[in-house]
Amino acid sequence: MKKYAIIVAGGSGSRMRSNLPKQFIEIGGLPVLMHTLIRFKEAFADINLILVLPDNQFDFWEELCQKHHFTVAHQLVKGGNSRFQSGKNGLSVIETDGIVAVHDGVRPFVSTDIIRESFEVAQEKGTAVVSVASKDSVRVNGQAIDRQTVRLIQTPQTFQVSIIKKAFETEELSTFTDDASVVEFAGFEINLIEGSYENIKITTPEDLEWAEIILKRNA
Ligand SMILES: Nc1ccn([C@@H]2O[C@H](COP(=O)(O)OP(=O)(O)OP(=O)(O)O)[C@@H](O)[C@H]2O)c(=O)n1
Ligand SMILES: C[C@](O)(CO)[C@H](O)COP(=O)(O)O
Repeated sequence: MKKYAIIVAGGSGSRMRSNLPKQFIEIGGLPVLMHTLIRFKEAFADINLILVLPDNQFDFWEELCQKHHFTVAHQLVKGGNSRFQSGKNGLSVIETDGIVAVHDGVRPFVSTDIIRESFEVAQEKGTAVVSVASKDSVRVNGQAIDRQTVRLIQTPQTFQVSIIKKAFETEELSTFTDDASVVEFAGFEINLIEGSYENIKITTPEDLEWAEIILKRNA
């Protein structure tokens, strides 16, 4: 089975309000994105890594790789104007069947166990999407709902290549907030697997402080 991971890092990171794109900010002395790529390489030595970045960041990324002696092999692909377009660009370079995980470049603390489980479940059932329970009470349009019915969705979101490629033939909809929503729209069942509260998405400035704490805890 061929294994791929599309690491999407083509966004603008507006909520981080940082001049340096958030995927390049160093935590524990290494850019966020390198931590993420390393996790996937540790999960599977033979994985094919596809890194989606805005093309005007390619040169800077190469400089960072040299500076940090970063030698994890990966293919660079140009980002799009939305997460959907970035994912689609990443998929376009995959030419064989197999299993592909799509993962936010800014979720550097995904565990190798979760990555491996997502590949196993996707191989068996076609799809595997990482999620956690809500620790908070939840209201929808002001109405309290049973939080046992709520799952907070993370990445990786892992699929048989043929399934996700078929799903991405659709036009983009504003309801597509992740790859699972695209695949579900195409009629495929989404299998949720257990994620981790450590698998944070670095989105706003305080997430960088959490990131340093998580790194120290895991050291
Ligand atoms: N056009 C886009 C938009 C988002 N992403 C990626 O999707 C992941 C999750 O998105 P998010 O954290 O929201 O990143 P941004 O869209 O960059 O952030 P913001 O919404 O704050 O601008 C990130 O790794 C981001 O780089 C992408 O590859 N291409
Ligand atoms: C894909 C995702 O991380 C799952 O929780 C999330 O939907 C990304 O959303 P964002 O608005 O692009 O951060």
